[in-house]
Amino acid sequence: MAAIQLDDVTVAVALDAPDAGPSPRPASKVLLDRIQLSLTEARIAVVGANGSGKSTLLRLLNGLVEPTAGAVRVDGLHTVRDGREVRQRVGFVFTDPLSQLVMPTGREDVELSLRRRHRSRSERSAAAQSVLDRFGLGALADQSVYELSGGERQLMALAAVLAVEPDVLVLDEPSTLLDLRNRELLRRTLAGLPQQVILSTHDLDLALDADRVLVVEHGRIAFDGAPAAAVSFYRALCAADATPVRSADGDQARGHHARVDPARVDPAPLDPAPVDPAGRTTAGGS
Ligand SMILES: Nc1ncnc2c1ncn2[C@@H]1O[C@H](COP(=O)(O)OP(=O)(O)OP(=O)(O)O)[C@@H](O)[C@H]1O
Repeated sequence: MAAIQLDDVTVAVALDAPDAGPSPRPASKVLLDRIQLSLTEARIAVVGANGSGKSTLLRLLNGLVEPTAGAVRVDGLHTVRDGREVRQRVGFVFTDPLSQLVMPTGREDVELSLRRRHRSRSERSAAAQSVLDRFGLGALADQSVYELSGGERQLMALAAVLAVEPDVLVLDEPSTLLDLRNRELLRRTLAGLPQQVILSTHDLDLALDADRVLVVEHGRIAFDGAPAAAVSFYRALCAADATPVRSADGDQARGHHARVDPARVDPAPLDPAPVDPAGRTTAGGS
C-alpha cells in the first residue's frame, strides 16, 4: 500500500473583498484546519456533512488542491513539487463523471487513458475492451457519454481511471448516482481491487466496508477509527445537530454546536466492537 502523509495541512481560500461595516466578513475561509494524518490502510472512507471538507481533503491527495500550509506526501513524493509523478500514482474519480469524461464515447475515453501505456492502436483497443467488459460496459462503449445514464457514466469514469492501474484510487462520492445493483457492483469491484482505495461517501454501508473511517466536521478530523465506531459517532453528531435545543431565552434553535464526545460514543447496535484500540480516535485532529 502507498503511504500518504498529511503534515499539519491547512487549506484556506481568499474571499471577495470583505465589506466594511459593523461586522465585516473575514478575508479568508479555512476549509481544512491543521490536518495531521498518515493513511496506509487498504480501504479508507471519509464521511461528514455537506460542506464539511471531504472533497477538499481528497483533492489534496493528488495535488488537485494545494495546501495553504503544511505538506502532503505520497510515498515521499510531494504533491505540489512532484505533482506529475503523484498524479500517475493516484487516480482520482470525480463525483460528476462529466467533469472527467472528455471524449465523445466511453471507449475513446478509456483509450485516451491508455495512450501512454499502449502505443499500438490495436493493443490499446483490446485493453480498453477488456476494462469495459470488466465493468459490464462493453455494450455501451460506443454510445455518446451524454446518452448514458448518470450511473453508467459514473462507472465509465471509474473504468477510465482504473484502466491505467494507479497505485491509489481516490473516489469522491462514487455511489451517488448508482442504483442498488450498481452500488453492489461498485462495492464488489472496490473490494476486489489491489489498489489502496480512499473514498468519500454519504453511503454509510460503503463506509462500513472500509478498514478505517474518518469523520470530517467543519474542516477537522472529528473522529478517526474503526468503521462501526466512526459511523456511530457520525450518527450521534447528526442527531445532536438535528435536536432542537432551548436557548437561554427559551427560543428553540437547532443544536449546531452540540458536542459529541468521541470517547463516549456507543458503537452498538451496529457493531459492539470497541473504539479502535490503535487509539486513533481523536477530537479535532489525529
Ligand atoms: N474555492 C473555494 N472557495 C470558497 N469556498 C470553497 C471553495 N472550495 C470549497 N469551498 C467551501 O469549502 C467547504 C468544504 O467544501 P467541500 O467540497 O470540501 O465539502 P464536502 O464535505 O465535500 O461537501 P459535500 O458533501 O456537499 O460534497 C464548503 O463550505 C465549500 O463551500
